[in-house]
Amino acid sequence: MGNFVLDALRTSTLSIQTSFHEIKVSFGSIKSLLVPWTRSNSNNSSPVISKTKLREDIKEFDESKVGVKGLVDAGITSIPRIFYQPPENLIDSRSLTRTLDIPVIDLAASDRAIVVRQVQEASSKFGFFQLINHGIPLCRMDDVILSIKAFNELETELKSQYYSREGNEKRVLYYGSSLHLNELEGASWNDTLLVALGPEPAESCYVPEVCRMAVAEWDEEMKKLGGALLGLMSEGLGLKREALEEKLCMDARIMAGNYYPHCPQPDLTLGLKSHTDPSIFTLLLSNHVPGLHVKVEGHEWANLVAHPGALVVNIGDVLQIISNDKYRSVEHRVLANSLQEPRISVAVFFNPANDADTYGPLPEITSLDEPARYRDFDLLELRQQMKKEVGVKSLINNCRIGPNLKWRDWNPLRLLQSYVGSSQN
Ligand SMILES: O=C(O)CCC(=O)C(=O)O
Ligand SMILES: [Fe+2]
Repeated sequence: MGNFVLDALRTSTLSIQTSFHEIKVSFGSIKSLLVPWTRSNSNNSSPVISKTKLREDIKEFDESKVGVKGLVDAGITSIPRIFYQPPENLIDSRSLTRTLDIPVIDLAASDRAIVVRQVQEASSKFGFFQLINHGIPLCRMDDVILSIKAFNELETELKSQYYSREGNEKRVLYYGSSLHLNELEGASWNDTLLVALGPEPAESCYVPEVCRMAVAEWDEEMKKLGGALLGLMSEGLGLKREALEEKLCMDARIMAGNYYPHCPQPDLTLGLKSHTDPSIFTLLLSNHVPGLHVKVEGHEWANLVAHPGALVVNIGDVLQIISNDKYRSVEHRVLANSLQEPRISVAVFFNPANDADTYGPLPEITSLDEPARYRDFDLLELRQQMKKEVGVKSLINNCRIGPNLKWRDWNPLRLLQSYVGSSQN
């Protein structure tokens, strides 16, 4: 075993026993991991560290299965270099004081036409909005947050039995540290538990017992609310209520339980790197610890603070494509948590599930005047995209019709459908 985890942990001896292996950690100097690199001097120099060493450190951290929570528990006061973000990813202090007011949509409002219009406006202008009076009892929300907290705060040896960045043999579950861990340009300061909720839900024995019940109950709520929301989004595009549901079949839901423990050097890293969700849309619940940062109007970052009890909705890349840019997926990230209390969030990603189908701008909303801006993609391509590291608008950029699109990517059927659609209007 190399020295990275050994180096990162400083003061006493930690012995972590798992059913897989034993990690004995005794402590050496962390000096070699630390470089004088703060926000104030981050513009001119980044630490010099070889890619090979970074790879070794990433591997060693991964194999230790302790997650960032394990590093914090061991009392580190400096973050290991694998978490250093390149200067362009670091937080500009002005953005810390900027707050974004996203639309608040009351789902109990009696006039459906007004709610449809609000959803349509919010989805096209902001890509983010929050739902109140959504019908989910507060105790359910508390339960799922507390259960994700309880899982992450299990004894390391118990929790690390679930550690798998590949998913288990049924590929239904992932628990690991930082989705970006394999990237060389800076891992994120969080641990994540991913659970497949559909179409074939994770076999319950694979879901940690401490959160099994709460996750199953949360999924029941998500199915109802997600279906209702998709109906509103459908009508917002001028389609019948069921149109998006019929096309997309939202059975392929995935839940991410994100845990952002205290970070001793929040200026140097991020809780979650900037990305757009490659989903249809995402329903996000979080505890009261702030951290969600959203890119406003494509350039400035601002804090998104949700109302207590509200659920945040964000449009994903799939819906931006399907709606031919009428709805927008917006870049977001999470700041590294400077507070002692952990930030906890539960994101449910609604993904398309019709295996045999292809997806692209809906013919009903394209025409000769508004031709399809994207080529079609299928679920294989979407899954490959999701398996890659999380990126900003990756699917959107891959599918956008532009100078780089090769002729074989054009779908003549779609062009024909656009034409027929427009001549019928
Ligand atoms: O933790 C959050 O607030 C955001 C999480 C997120 O963006 C994600 O899981 O895709
Ligand atoms: Fe996200």
